[in-house]
Amino acid sequence: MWRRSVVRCVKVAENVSTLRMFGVVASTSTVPSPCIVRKRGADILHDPWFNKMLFVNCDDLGVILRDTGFPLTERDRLGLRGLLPPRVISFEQQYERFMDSYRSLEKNTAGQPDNIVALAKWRILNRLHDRNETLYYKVLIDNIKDFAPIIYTPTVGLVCQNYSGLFRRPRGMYFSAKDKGEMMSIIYNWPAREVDMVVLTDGSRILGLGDLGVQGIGIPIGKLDMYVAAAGINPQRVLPIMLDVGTNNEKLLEDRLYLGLRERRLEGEEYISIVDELMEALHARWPKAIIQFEDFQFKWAFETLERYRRKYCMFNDDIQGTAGVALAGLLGVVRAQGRPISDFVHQKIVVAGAGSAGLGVLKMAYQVVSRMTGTTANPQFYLIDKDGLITKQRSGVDPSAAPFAKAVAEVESIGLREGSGLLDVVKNVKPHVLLGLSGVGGIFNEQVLKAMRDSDSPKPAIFAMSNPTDNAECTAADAFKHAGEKIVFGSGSPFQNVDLANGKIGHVNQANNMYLFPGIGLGALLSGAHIISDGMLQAASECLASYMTDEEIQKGKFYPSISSIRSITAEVGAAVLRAAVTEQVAEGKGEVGPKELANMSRDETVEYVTSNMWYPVYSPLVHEK
Ligand SMILES: NC(=O)C1=CN([C@@H]2O[C@H](COP(=O)(O)OP(=O)(O)OC[C@H]3O[C@@H](n4cnc5c(N)ncnc54)[C@H](O)[C@@H]3O)[C@@H](O)[C@H]2O)C=CC1
Ligand SMILES: CC(=O)C(=O)O
Ligand SMILES: [Mg+2]
Repeated sequence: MWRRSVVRCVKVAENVSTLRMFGVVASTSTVPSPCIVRKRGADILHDPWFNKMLFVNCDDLGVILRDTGFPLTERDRLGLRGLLPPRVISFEQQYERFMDSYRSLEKNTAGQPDNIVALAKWRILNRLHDRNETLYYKVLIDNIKDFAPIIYTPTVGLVCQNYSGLFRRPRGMYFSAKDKGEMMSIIYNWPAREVDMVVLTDGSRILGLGDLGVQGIGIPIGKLDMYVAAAGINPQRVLPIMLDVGTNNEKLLEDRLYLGLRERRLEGEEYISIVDELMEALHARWPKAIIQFEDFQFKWAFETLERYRRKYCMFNDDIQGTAGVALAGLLGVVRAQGRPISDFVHQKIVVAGAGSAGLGVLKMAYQVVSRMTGTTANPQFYLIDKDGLITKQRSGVDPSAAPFAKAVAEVESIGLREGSGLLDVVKNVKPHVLLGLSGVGGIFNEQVLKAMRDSDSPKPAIFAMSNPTDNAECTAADAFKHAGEKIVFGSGSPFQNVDLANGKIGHVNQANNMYLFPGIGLGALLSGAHIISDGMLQAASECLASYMTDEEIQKGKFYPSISSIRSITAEVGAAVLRAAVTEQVAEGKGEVGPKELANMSRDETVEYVTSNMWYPVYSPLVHEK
């Protein structure tokens, strides 16, 4: 029965693995499942989902590679005979040929400015992405440590900034203020019947780069690439969306080449009614899809989260994903100090940045302290924004920041006041943790870092989490140089480990929400949850926090290497799924209902999640009308 309902290869693979788990399919076949296509002939060659040609036209290298991976029998089946040169090479050979060309590019561009090299690397990968998705994802997954900095932060920021110039072909869907009233029909223009994951942005706060309008589409694309690489979401079932409601970026408004609406952003009711309409359209066509809000400016981030989180299966990555990753790091810091986790309640934490990300972190940290103490907590959290330390004396504090505004008497008792600057706060508080989510590069300057030497912690923690690299609050090298070798360090974008010149290495953690959002999305998807609850998010964070061994923690390693992102994502996905079951929001997916999910042990859940991850192989293509 299930075979006849198959639409695409994913579905086959998914059903096989699911049914196998429950004993419906007996044997484990090594033959890739067939992939049903509704196209024939040249149309297949032009479709990156099914194309098996390697075509690398690399201007930066001056070479053109062309190879075809369509076997002869398949050429017969699909009407490809005569449309291709005769030689057939394997997927593995194509992979090697691409990697050779990539390595040549690296060699040929050595010594050129970093931005030029980064964009050249992005272009060669992007061309492969546009032509042959299977090979692209094989290359990405197998080299995620090297390629994440290109398809994700920091290079994705550069790509967004230069998007109008780099634009060759659209990817994802674009909705604009002009589409009001028509989104319900426009959504049906998307060619895939099934969508599992949507990442949506309005481009208003792209990394720490501000309002980039329509150019922000690079972020949902990069995030979804991470979904495929880390969570094994099938690339045919992901959908990046740009909601273009204008831009307030003066440079873009004046730029004749800008591809978005050259008008100011919609505000108030006009804005929210457009987001409402898009959410309704998405839910109508794909009621089970998970929707991730990404890089929305502060004034809409919390509001949209509150508006939709009980109605749709959605989350805000900057608020909730970041919070979970940061919290896992903060708990790691306590372990690194050799203290029990319960000591978290005594940690002094200074957060620079009172926006979506900073407040998300404090909110989650506050919940943990409250749970640990069993009371309404008054933790030692100090919040700083562009106007300095936030106290109850501040007028016009945003409601989401208000719970973290310090009592004036409390800060005066340690020589601080409303609006005290970062340096004074660090000097007087002597925090265990200094955490930056301000988007402002370099604010953890030499003086601030030197002040961290007087921290009350034996292992002061510095997290410069803003992206991309130039917006990090400090570099890794400066942190170890000025704050000393005892520190533990994390950054949002990758830095090299630091050679401390005494045989020791200063370890750099990449404190980035990429360690959680793929698992949150995958766990929610497989659970069939109708919402993403606090319990599911908390489970994700706890899973990440407990992933590292004590030995690793002692070495200052709080997050796994990105090379093992698939295994951590499987664990996180399973933790999220189990929490959804416990909280009775799981409705199951496909043949696996909530009862079956509830009967799985922890290990079986991890196995179930892992077996549902897509991995790129050339499936035999079978034509069906
Ligand atoms: N590593 C990660 O996983 C993540 C990193 N981020 C990064 O965090 C940064 C901020 O993101 P959002 O909170 O969404 O932005 P936001 O715009 O909502 O908030 C920025 C906050 O920083 C404050 N600020 C500005 N200048 C400051 C200064 N000199 N000192 C202290 N605070 C200052 C602002 O007043 C505001 O409260 C971005 O660079 C983003 O890339 C965001 C999400 C995840
Ligand atoms: C990592 C991320 O989501 C950000 O910088 O906005
Ligand atoms: Mg973000």
